[in-house]
Amino acid sequence: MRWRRRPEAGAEEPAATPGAGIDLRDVGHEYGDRTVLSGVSLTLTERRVGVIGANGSGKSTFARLLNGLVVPTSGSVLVDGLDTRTQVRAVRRRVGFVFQDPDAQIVHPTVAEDLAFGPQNQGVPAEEIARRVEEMLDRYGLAGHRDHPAHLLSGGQKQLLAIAGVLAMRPQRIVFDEPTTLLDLANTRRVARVIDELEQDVVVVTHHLDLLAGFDRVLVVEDGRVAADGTPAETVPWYVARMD
Ligand SMILES: Nc1ncnc2c1ncn2[C@@H]1O[C@H](COP(=O)(O)OP(=O)(O)OP(=O)(O)O)[C@@H](O)[C@H]1O
Repeated sequence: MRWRRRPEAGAEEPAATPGAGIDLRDVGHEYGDRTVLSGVSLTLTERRVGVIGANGSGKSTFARLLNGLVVPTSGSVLVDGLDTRTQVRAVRRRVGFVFQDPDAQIVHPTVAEDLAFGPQNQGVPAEEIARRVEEMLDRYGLAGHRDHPAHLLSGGQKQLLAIAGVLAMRPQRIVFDEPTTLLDLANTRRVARVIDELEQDVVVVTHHLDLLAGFDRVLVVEDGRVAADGTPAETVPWYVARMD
């Protein structure tokens, strides 16, 4: 399958402000008549941001707002000055997204084809795509599986493939939505290490609180609001105490 490029509202690639971060301005979101986020105003500039909170508190919705997968019903989200409502294509080039379930992300039959898919969509030249695919296969121990059906990989390998597929598009930031929830302990640790070693800025939504050691900032989402915002040392014990 090939995607045809659709011109965005506003047409030309808009001018960004590199380094401005992700700016949420009085953001609210509703599904039908149900409010799942409201009054969220904050700017993310840190290298590593964690997002925690109870089931149904609005974390996934928050994560999806950051690269335009979800558009806010009120307020706005700007990524390096680019509005996710009107400049989604440019936003997605900057912010990659890794889903909880890698099967939601793997679209091509073989591992190598899947890795090539994102950069192909971006119009990256074939030689450069081949180089990136090799790099990702090597880096994530998938070289032996290059021509294997992606759906036959183990759960841990699939999650690595999903991460590698996003990295092949060279985003500056990556949002992870519960990337270890479906993994066993060994693969959870492996994916945690992979996230830890990334040079990109990351936002990680997780119920695995130990993933957040060493993070710069952790947000606690509660009933659609950011109820706490600080270092892991400040917010994680606060959250754990709230759960007691
Ligand atoms: N597409 C949708 N349509 C309608 N309601 C939705 C949709 N997506 C999420 N919701 C509802 O919005 C609320 C917040 O969901 P969200 O997935 O953002 O929470 P979460 O904190 O990520 O939860 P979890 O930890 O269980 O993944 C939930 O009540 C959920 O049922």
